[in-house]
Amino acid sequence: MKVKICGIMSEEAALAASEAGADFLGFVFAESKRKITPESAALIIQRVQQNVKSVGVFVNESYENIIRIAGIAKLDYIQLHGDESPEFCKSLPYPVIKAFSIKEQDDIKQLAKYDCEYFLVDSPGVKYRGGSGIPFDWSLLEHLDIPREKIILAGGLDSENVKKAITTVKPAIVDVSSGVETNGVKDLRKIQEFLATAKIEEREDIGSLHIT
Ligand SMILES: O=C(O)c1ccccc1N[C@@H]1O[C@H](COP(=O)(O)O)[C@@H](O)[C@H]1O
Repeated sequence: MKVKICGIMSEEAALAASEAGADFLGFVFAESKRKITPESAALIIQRVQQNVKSVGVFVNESYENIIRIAGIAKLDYIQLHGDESPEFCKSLPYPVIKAFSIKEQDDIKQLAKYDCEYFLVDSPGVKYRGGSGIPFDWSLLEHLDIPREKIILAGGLDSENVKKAITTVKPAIVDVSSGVETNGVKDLRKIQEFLATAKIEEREDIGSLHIT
């Protein structure tokens, strides 16, 4: 199981996540309490191992700003968490993670209109477009007709519910922000705990445990 730790704002949290096995680190460049400048993100990204991919989170940002910020921070992936069109997603010269808010069955119909690297399914935002810390009803994804290798599950995950989330949804990647924070700040112990739990996956076929 691959893991994305989102809303990174410090080198300490980035290093703790990468040392504990995170595959992706997310940096929010949209309206959020976790907003970071491209310059600060660049300093953090150059300190983490190169095999950890950096993801920039944007909400309805202009093409020019995305390209400018991605260049400064040296982003590997662009996560679009707003109302971006399929054409806009295709136009970016980066692998795109398109986020979708899932509140009812019909919302999953949107995904088929997009051609992107990953589809991120999340709860509807509360104050901001994401990062609410609230899970959505995973059963709404039951009839989702997208290969599971392309699905990122987000929204209110933590070390208590991530195992159930993985078993129920079978995503390629799990994504967490609020669930590894204490009082709004990334908590290194929670990051380690989340990664340890998400990366132990029960193999139903042989009934044993293995690390992915
Ligand atoms: O994290 C934010 O503040 C944020 C703001 C605007 C758009 C997206 C944002 N975060 C994304 O939301 C998911 C879910 O977060 P949580 O685990 O429920 O707190 C997070 O992984 C980010 O990709």
